[in-house]
Amino acid sequence: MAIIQFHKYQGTGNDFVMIDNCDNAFDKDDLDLVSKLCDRRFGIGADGVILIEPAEDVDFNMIYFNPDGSQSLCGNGSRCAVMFAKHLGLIQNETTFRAIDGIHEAKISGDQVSLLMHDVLDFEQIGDDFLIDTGSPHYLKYVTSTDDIDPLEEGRKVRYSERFAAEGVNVNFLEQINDGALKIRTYERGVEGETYSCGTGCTAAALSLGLKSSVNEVALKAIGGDLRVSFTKDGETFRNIYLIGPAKKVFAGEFGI
Ligand SMILES: N[C@H](CCC[C@H](N)C(=O)O)C(=O)O
Repeated sequence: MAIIQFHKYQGTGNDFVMIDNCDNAFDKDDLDLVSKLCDRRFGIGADGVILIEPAEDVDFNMIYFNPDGSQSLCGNGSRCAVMFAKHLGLIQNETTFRAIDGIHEAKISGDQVSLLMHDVLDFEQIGDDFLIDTGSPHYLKYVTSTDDIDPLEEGRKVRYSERFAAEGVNVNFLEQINDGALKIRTYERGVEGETYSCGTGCTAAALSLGLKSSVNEVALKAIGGDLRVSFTKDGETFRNIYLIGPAKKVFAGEFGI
């Protein structure tokens, strides 16, 4: 039996199996293994698997897998990857690393990780809803109360609609609390269920509020905890977008395959 050494991290309840793959021992084509690691009954249990790999031109590369094996940018996962890279001794409190959408900078302060997201240059308005790609595609719908909706049922309607069935989309339900704060619940593509928070979703939600008002910093209240997003709005372009929140180690272990 082969043994996989892993760490479990979570960022506001969005949780990940983290693997130091610097020896390239993990078979990236074994998507059944990815699903098994994420399985909350027969595996470790997580919203995704993250591999940390060496890089020539940055501190490290991170590869994110959804439980279904698909890959995308994961905001909370990136923040956890930065904290894990520090644990591995690859970085101190500042880093430049590569994710699926390119190179990112990040900074650690205590248990908080501030992640610089890529500029967002376009968006789509669909009725009162928004479609914004922050490294992963997000559909955003403002509702009266996020407590009164069923993100699974309502999220599936959008995610499996004719327009999004093939590529998928993450679906976020937003309740405005005040000028600079939103409650958010997210149905995540690739998890095909609600997660306790979604970093790229919180980022998209904050930008949608920036389109509706003059705020440039938004507090996001997710089930799993609070995140902050700050940005500079230049016309309808967003730059200097930071996703800020906690990233914590839960435990380390071994998984036999
Ligand atoms: N499931 C998402 C990627 C992970 C997003 C979320 N966990 C985050 O923190 O950004 C997708 O396939 O687009």
